[in-house]
Formats: sequence, C-alpha cells, structure tokens
Amino acid sequence: MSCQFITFEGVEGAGKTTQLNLCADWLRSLGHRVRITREPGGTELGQGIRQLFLGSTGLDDRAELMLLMADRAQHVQEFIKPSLGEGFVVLCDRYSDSTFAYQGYGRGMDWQLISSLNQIATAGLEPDLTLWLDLDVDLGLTRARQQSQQQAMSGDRIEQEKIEFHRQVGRGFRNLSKQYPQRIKRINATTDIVAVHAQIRRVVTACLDQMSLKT
Ligand SMILES: Nc1ncnc2c1ncn2[C@@H]1O[C@H](COP(=O)(O)OP(=O)(O)O)[C@@H](O)[C@H]1O
Ligand SMILES: Cc1cn([C@H]2C[C@H](O)[C@@H](COP(=O)(O)OP(=O)(O)O)O2)c(=O)[nH]c1=O
Repeated sequence: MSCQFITFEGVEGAGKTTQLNLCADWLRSLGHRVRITREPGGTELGQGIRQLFLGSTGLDDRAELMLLMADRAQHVQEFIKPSLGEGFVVLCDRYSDSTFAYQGYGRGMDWQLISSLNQIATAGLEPDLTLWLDLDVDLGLTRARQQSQQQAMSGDRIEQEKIEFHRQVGRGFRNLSKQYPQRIKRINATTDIVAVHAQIRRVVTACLDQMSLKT
C-alpha cells in the first residue's frame, strides 16, 4: 500500500479541517511535500459548484449527486492526479466516502448508481488511507453550530438537515469502515485536539512505514 493520498472523513464538526491542517504541518516538518484540498470546492470550477451545492434551495437529490460528481471529476483530473504525479502527499477534506455516507445513507440514494457515477468521476482513484474521525453526531453538530455562530453565519444547507439525516450519515461512516477495514482507520475524535492528532500521527506513521518496507 502506498500512503500518498489521504482523506479525512466524518460527520459535521468532527474536527476534519483542524486535524488535516495539523497533519499537513507535521508531515511538512518531516520533509514531505504536502498539498491540502477539499471537496466540494478543490478547483476553481469546484468553488462555484460548492456555492451551488451548499446554497441552493429545492435542489433535487440527483442534481445534488451530479454536482458533487462534477466537482470530483474536475478535482481528480486537475488537481489530485497531477499532485500525486509530482510526488506530493495529498490530504483531502472529504472524498468518495462522504458521498456514500451523505447521499447513500443520508438521502437513501441507490448504492449502485452512486458507485457507477463515482467510478466515472474518480477514474478509479481511491485513497491510500482514510482517517475516519468518529464523533457522536450531536456533539459534532454542536461544535459545527457554535463555529457558525462565532463566524456570524447560519449553518449551510446540509448542516441544517434534520437530526435523523445526520444519524444515518454517522451510521454510514461506521458501516463503510467495516466494509473497507484496510483503508479506513477509525480515529476517536471525542478527545482533545492534541490527543486526536497523536492518534493520527500513529496511523499515518504506520502507513508510511509499511510503504517504505515495500520500496
Ligand atoms: N478535538 C476537539 N475538541 C473540541 N473542539 C474541537 C476539536 N476539534 C475541532 N474542534 C472545534 O470544532 C469546530 C469544528 O471543527 P472542524 O475542524 O472545522 O471540523 P469539521 O471540518 O469536521 O467540520 C471548530 O470550532 C474546532 O475548533
Ligand atoms: C464531498 C461531499 C460533501 N458533502 C457535504 C458534507 C458537508 O455537509 C458539506 C461540505 O461542507 P464542509 O464545510 O466541507 O463540511 P464540514 O463542515 O463537515 O467540514 O458537503 C456531501 O453531502 N457529499 C459529498 O460527497
């Protein structure tokens, strides 16, 4: 297993962005060349898609899914693949697992439909490692809503979904981690920021060590 493409996943407010930034700083301090990015919104096209995705009212489920897939297709071709090709470690805030969790489990959309579209969008590119920040949905939403309040913003369209939607998303990530135990590593995100980062260091170090054993 290579360890160059790492994704961060989890429910709203799980700490993905905070941990991704800490992980990037740490990897850079070890001498790795790192690029950070996110979905939706990792390219110029994607920034427009992100606004439509988070801000539209009355968005149809299939339209929502295809916006996400258009974002991903552009992101993979324009940013992720070239960065990997240049030898960067790419840390990405959300990727395909979010679609299976939110649109699959949350919205109840057809799994096969998502898989087929995702295969087209990613051209088969899967993460080498996925860090699943496992946090109780209610706690995550509390954190996310506090953050929105501090920034004097109302939560986005997804954050405002009803609690049962978010619970389904949480179940989705749990089931995905069972389905892909080699790739998806669970991180206990209930502890403080430093302790969560320490867990991530251990998992990423193990992944990097495995890679160097194979080269
Ligand atoms: N381990 C933690 N304990 C308490 N608060 C945290 C922790 N990690 C992040 N936060 C806070 O929770 C909020 C959401 O964190 P963020 O990293 O943006 O999560 P996400 O990207 O998963 O939505 C922020 O205000 C952040 O400072
Ligand atoms: C990538 C992706 C994101 N999303 C949602 C999850 C988030 O609510 C939103 C992205 O917002 P973002 O601010 O990146 O999430 P967070 O606040 O958790 O860091 O998009 C999907 O529904 N499906 C997807 O495939």
